[in-house]
Amino acid sequence: MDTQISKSMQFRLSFSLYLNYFVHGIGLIIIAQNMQTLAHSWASPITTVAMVLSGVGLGRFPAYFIFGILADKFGRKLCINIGMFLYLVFFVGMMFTHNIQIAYVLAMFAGAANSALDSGTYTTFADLGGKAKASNVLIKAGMSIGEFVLPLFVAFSEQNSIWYGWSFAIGAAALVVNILLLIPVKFPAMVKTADTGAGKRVSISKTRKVIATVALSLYGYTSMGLMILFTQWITLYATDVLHFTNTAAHLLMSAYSVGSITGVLVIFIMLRRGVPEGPLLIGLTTTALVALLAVLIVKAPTVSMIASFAFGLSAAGGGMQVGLTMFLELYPRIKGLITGIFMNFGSLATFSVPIITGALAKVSIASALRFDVVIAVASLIVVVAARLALHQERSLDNSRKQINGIDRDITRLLEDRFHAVDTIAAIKAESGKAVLDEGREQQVIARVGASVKDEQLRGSIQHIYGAIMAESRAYQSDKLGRRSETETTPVMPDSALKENN
Ligand SMILES: O=C(O)C(=O)C[C@]1(C(=O)O)C=C[C@@H](O)C=C1
Repeated sequence: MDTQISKSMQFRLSFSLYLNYFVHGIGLIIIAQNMQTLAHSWASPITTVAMVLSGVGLGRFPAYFIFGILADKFGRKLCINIGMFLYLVFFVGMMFTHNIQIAYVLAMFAGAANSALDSGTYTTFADLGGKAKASNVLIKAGMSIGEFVLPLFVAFSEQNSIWYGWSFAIGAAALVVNILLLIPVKFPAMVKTADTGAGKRVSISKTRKVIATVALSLYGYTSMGLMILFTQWITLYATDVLHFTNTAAHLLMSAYSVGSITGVLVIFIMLRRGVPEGPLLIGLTTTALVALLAVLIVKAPTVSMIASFAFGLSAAGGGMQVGLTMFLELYPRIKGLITGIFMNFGSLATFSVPIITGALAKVSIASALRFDVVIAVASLIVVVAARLALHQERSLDNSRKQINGIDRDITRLLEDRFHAVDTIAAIKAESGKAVLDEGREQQVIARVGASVKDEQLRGSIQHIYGAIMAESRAYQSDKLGRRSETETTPVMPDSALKENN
């Protein structure tokens, strides 16, 4: 893949992009991890501090639209720089502010930073032409490492009476380093080719498509809500309800993030082994629900640790990304818009969950965490609905329906191809050139061969191209009234076939 930047530059770029997500992992949980200290510093009750978290959702929401456009117009690097700068303001501001209104605005900055980083990063990886699954996994791993390290640091700080501001300073310092690292790094050229809808093809009825669309949009909310509610309340639940020591309480959060890193690997391997996405999401959501119930019902330290790990694995291992992939397969031609819609359902969760749970926490911390059971059940309902809507029985009829859809697309593309040949025919008529250009045909066959991913299919597809170009010649000759000039048998250069096999 020609990305116009060297391998070492690609490495430096990827490193910085993942480092940003390490910082983002810290940013995601830092307010919740310091909730009690911040309540003291801001002279506000914990339930009000929890509400500040809703600012993150509020900041994310409009920002996805703005940064999506900016990333395409002015480049990915600008968005990433803005994202890092906004996060820096958040971390530094939070270290020093004693005012809850300012804290709310800073939380909005963090939300906007999240959108800016996402808009610049996912697009950069797409431009690099790397394997989307691999880069998504590493982005998620970066976040999980941040979510793992921070609670350990906070627990250490609390034990040793170290100022809470230092935990924010870690994020700020990592950002300053990364801003400097990124200055000389070159980004790949933006790839703006139209999406031809590569990927699995889904051909289902309108009603099923509507159900799947609603279900997957809602999953954007439930998958995000399920995760963030747990990260926001588990530490307080552990100290207040389970009567854990502060250190043990922070360790639950670290168990969750180790679970989430493990989950990323597990999901990655499962998808590679061909486990279908629908049943995978149902399995993950059920596990998350069971783990949550274990934390809420059993109330024993070891069980809470194991359950937090299991919850991280199942709720935060990348199920959300799997849901998004299913959604994108349903609408392969409008991937940008679908990503925006899905992410914004996530933003709605980031905004509303802290408000709802903040209110519930006034009754009891346990009821705030219990609300996650409601979200888990809702999540289970939507993934089952999506699976039922998208599932197709293995049958002759269904496969043929799928082929009909593919044939429709191929026909449209073939028509476009023949129309493009019209101009060539006209130019050849003017210049008196022969219709047949063997060199060009060899080139086309070689290029097609190189772009076929499944090796077993390479020869067949190259043969089809031989036939297409033979027809293309016949078509041109008919147009030019030179039919006798043309052989309608394919040139089919075996040499090209050999070159590519
Ligand atoms: O590129 C050309 O010169 C064409 O006429 C188009 C085309 C094709 O269909 O791709 C058809 C006939 C030529 O032998 C080579 C290629």
